[in-house]
Amino acid sequence: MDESNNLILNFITDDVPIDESPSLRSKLKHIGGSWKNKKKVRKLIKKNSQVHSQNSSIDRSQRTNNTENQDESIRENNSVPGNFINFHNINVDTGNHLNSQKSTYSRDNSNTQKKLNSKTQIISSIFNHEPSNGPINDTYSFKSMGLNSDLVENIKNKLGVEKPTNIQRRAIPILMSSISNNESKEENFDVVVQAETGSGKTLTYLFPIIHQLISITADIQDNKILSRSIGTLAIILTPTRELAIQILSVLEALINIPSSKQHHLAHWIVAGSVIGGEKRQSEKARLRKGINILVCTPGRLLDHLQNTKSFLVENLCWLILDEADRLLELGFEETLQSILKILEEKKNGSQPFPSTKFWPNRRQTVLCSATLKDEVKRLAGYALSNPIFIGGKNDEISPLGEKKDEKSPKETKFSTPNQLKQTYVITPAKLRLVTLTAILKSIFNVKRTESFMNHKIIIFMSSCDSVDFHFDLFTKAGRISEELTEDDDQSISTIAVIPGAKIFRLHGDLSQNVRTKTFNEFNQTDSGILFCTDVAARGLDLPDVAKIIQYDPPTDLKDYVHRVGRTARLGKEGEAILFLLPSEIEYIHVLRSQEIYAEPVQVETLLETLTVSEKRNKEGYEKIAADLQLQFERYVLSNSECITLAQKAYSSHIRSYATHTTSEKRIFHVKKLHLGHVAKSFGLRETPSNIKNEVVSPSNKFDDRKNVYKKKNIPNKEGKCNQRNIKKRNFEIMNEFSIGNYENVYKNGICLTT
Ligand SMILES: Nc1ncnc2c1ncn2[C@@H]1O[C@H](COP(=O)(O)OP(=O)(O)OP(=O)(O)O)[C@@H](O)[C@H]1O
Repeated sequence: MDESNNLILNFITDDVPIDESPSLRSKLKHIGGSWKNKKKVRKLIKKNSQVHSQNSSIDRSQRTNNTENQDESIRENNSVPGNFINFHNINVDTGNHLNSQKSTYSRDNSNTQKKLNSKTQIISSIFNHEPSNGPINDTYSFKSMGLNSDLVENIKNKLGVEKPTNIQRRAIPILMSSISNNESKEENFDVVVQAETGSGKTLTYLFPIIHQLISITADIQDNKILSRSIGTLAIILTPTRELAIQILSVLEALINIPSSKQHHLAHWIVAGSVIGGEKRQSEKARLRKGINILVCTPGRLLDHLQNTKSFLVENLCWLILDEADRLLELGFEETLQSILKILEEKKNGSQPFPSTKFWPNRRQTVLCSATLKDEVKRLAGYALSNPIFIGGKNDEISPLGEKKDEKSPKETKFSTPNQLKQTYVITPAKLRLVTLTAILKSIFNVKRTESFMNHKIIIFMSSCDSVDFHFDLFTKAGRISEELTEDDDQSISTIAVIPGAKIFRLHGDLSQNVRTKTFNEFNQTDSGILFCTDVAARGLDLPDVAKIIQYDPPTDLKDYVHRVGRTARLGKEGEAILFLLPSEIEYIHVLRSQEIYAEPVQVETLLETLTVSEKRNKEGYEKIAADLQLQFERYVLSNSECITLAQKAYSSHIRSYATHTTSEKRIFHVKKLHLGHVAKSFGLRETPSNIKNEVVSPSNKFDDRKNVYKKKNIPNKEGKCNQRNIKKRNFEIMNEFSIGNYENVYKNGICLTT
C-alpha cells in the first residue's frame, strides 16, 4: 500500500477563538451565503465557544505537552472543542478544503508550512488509529451544554452516557440555541448533521427535543393542561423498520424520567411508532390517543397523513430525517415530498401555549447521516430554511450553500472511524465460498471458553435470495464432526458448517415478526453470524459486532461506509473485510478517492487457516478447500429444494450485480463475470442456462408504459429506454432493501438490467 496515503497532516493554531480566526473568516467568506446567515453562524459559534471556555485552559496545557509528544498531540487535536481551529481540512491560504484527515502529505506541505504564521505548530504522523467516534474524555459534559440535569442523570443511569462525543459537543449547543433564542425569529434555522457511523447522532437530535419539552413543562405553571392529545410534536423518519424500533427504545429510555423527581418533568410525553407490518387500525387508534414523538417509516407516515383524520400534526415542531440521504434516494423521495407538502398545508400558525416562550416559532428540520452529499442541496432548495451544516470531525460548521458555486457537503469526503481496521481480499469467484468459510472457521475455531464470546459477525450480501441460500447452507451443510462432546446440541452441531455458531438472517422479504425477532436475538447474543442485505446497513446499533464481511461489494459507495459502520462504534475497535473479484480490483481506487484505505489480505493466507481450523495440518489447504467445496456441492445437489435455493440465489446475485451505479459499471459489469465460477460459489456445478440468457440479453427490457417484462425493448421518442422510470418502479415495488429478490423480479415483471 502506498505509504503516503496514510500520512496525516495536523495543524494546530494558537488559542484563537474560532469567530476571530482569520482562516475561519476566510472560510466563511469563501463559502458565501447571505450576510445574515454568516452573522448567525458566527454568533452561534461564538456562543458555543463561551460554553467551552472553561475547558480552554485544559486544552492549552494539553497542547503544550503535545510539543513533547507529537503522536499524543494528534489525539488531543482531534478532541479540540469548537473554539479552536483544527486545520485538518482547511487550506489556510485559500479556504479550500484539503483532502481530509488522512490526506496525502503532498509537496504542497512545505509551502503551506511557510505560509502558516510563526505561532502555528505543524505535526505530521503516518498512522492514526485513535478512536474518532467515541466520547471525549475531558471536563466537558452534557450538563455544561445546558441540558436539563434530570435528563442528563437519567441518561447516565439508563444508558451509561456521560461524556459527549465530538458531534454531540458540536451540534447539541447549536440545536439548543434555536430553543433559547426562539424569541428572535432570525435565529430560526434548519440543521444538517454529518458525522461518522457510531458517533451518537441519535442522542444528538433527541436530547434537544426532550430538553425543550421539559423546559415547556416546567415553564407552564399549571402544566396539567399539557397532555398527549395535543398531537404529534416531533416526527423522526427512518428508512427501515428496525432502525425505527431502535430509536423508539432509546427515546423511551430518555423520556421515562423517574417519577420521584419533584415535577415529574416529562409526565405527559408519549412516544410511539408507526412502521408498517402492523394492522393499520391499531396504529390509527394509537394516533388518535396522541403520540407526541413519533418514529416512523415514510410510506406508513404518508398513509396516515392522508387517511387518518385523527392524526394531528398541526403543532409539529421538529421533523428529523435520520439517514436522510437514503430517505432522499429514488423511491423514497417522492413520498418525502408528499409528506412535506401535507405537513406544510396542515401547519398551524399560532402558538398553542402563549404563556411559554419556549414553544418553537416554527418547525425545525434536522437531517442526519454519515453520508450526506448532493441530496442535501436538493432538499435545501425546497424544504430547508437557513440550513447550517455541522460536520463531526473538523471545524465544519457553516451555512449550507445557497448559491450554485458555493461549497457544500458534496465536497466533504465520507469518513470511516479511525480505529476501524479495513482489509480486502481478491478472490476468484470459484474460491469465494470456501474463502468465506475459512474466515468464519478461523474466527470460531476457539474452544468454547470465554474467548468464544463476542464473535459477532455480520455478512453483507446483495440479495435476499443469496442471504436465504447461505443461511440454509451454513445451517445445514456441515459434516458430522467426530469431535462432538456429549454436551453439544446434536441437532445443531452435527449439521452446522461452523459448529457452535448461531446463524441468523435478516432481509426485507422476511415477515416483520421474523425480522424483529432476529434483530432482537442478534442484538442480545454474544456470538453469532448474521447473513443480511443492506436492510441492516443503516443506523442499526448492534452491540459488540467484531467483524463486518462484505461478501458482495455494495452497489453504492455510501453503503460501504454504513456497512462497515456496524462495527467500531463509539470508539470501540472493529474489523471489516471486503471481497473483490480480480476484475474488480479498481474498486480499491474508488475507495481511496474517498480516503477510505483498506489493506490487502492474500486469499492463500485466509485459506491456509483451514489447516488449523480443520485440524488437518499435514494436508495442503488446496485439498481441504476442495473437500469443502465438494461438501457444499453435494449438499446443494442433495435435494430439489436446495437446488432451487441455489439457483434463485445465483440468479438474484447476477441481477443485483447489474444494479451498480453507472459510474462503477466499468468495474462491476455482468459481462466481466465468469458465470460458471459464480455458479460454483453457489454450490452449483453448472450455470443455470435460462438465467444466463435472461440476464445478459440486451433485448430483455421493461415496458414502462404497460408495466410488463418484455422481450423486445420499446424505445421512447428519443429512442431510449426510460431507465429512470424502470429504476424508480423497482425501488417502489421492492420492500425497503429487498433488491435482487428473484420472486419479486418475476412476480412484478421488473427488469433490473440497466
Ligand atoms: N456520549 C455517549 N457516551 C456513551 N455512549 C453513547 C454516547 N452517545 C451515544 N452513545 C451510544 O453509542 C451508540 C451509537 O450511537 P448512534 O446509534 O446514535 O450512532 P450513529 O452516529 O447514529 O450511528 P449510525 O451512523 O451508524 O446510525 C448507541 O449505543 C448510543 O447509545
